[in-house]
Amino acid sequence: MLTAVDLVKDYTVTRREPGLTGALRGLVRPRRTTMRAVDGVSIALSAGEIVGLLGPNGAGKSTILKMLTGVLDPTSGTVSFEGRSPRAERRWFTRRIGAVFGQRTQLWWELPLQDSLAAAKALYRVPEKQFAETKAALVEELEIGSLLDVPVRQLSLGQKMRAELCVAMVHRPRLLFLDEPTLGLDLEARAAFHRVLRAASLRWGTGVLLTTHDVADIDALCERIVVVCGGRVAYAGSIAAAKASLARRTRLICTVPATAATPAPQTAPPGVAMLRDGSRIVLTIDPGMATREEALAWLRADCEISAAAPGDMTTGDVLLDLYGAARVAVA
Ligand SMILES: Nc1ncnc2c1ncn2[C@@H]1O[C@H](COP(=O)(O)OP(=O)(O)OP(=O)(O)O)[C@@H](O)[C@H]1O
Repeated sequence: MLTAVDLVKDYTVTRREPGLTGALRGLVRPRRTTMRAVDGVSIALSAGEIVGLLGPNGAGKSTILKMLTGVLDPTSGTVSFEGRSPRAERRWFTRRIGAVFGQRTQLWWELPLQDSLAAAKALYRVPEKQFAETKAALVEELEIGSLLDVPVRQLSLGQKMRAELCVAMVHRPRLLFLDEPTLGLDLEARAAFHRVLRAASLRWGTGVLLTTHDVADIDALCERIVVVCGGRVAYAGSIAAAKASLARRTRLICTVPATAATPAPQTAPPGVAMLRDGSRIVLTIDPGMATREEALAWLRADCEISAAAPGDMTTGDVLLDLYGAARVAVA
């Protein structure tokens, strides 16, 4: 349905010479350089598929989403939807997609939410009956019935996000692009949002591409993930396949005082990888190269450990592993 091939995006950035102060700073012109944010990314999305576009901060996810939606022109590469070019047929494409991007809003700030929904109906030319049915279902599922007459500027962050989702979906888009859509949602709203997305993919065949840093979203929604790092695809496939590929490794979850220094990863014994998340250090051990005892002894030499236990691979662990491996490859 949606295919992007070899997308590249270069940004022009201006940088001042470091160390210049006072009058000198005003005299020396900043240098213009090019930085490659996205470097040859190809992605395909089928009808009804929910795909997670994942990666660490600055990996290039938002830039990719912007190119797919036509907000940004790629430096090179092509995007096609149902065999047509979204750029060349912008109006046709726009009517078929929905998008929620953190920094952009489709909501009319001063007006009640009701009016933003009416505007979306007119913009997307949604037939009256279909609009009434879809709106009723979304409003009920997202629990925003009591907010319809409230001016958007008076809504809380989570309420606004629910409203954004409702407006982005009221025309039953063929494609939905979501950039961190669950930011600020409470647990109930998040569960409702997951239900709404799954229903859209099943009933309308909506293909969904979403970026998120939330593991709960990935576990609940994503049949497939595309991990980007340094602007390149580091992994594309299912979480289950990624877990299986790491299954031969074992994990030790160690608890350390939050204030303890982290040992330098480069000094770990061969076959041992370390990732730290606050007071939790996860050691991933390749049994062909090292034992748990060796890994633990290495960590103990530098760090006070209050507990160590074998750990199952969670989706978060798999992602940390993929990000870590991709960072090494990019460096
Ligand atoms: N308008 C811009 N001009 C220059 N550089 C930019 C611009 N937008 C993004 N970048 C740079 O491009 C790279 C990718 O940014 P992008 O926002 O796509 O990452 P991301 O994966 O969405 O990150 P995050 O998870 O933090 O939202 C970063 O290094 C960022 O600094």
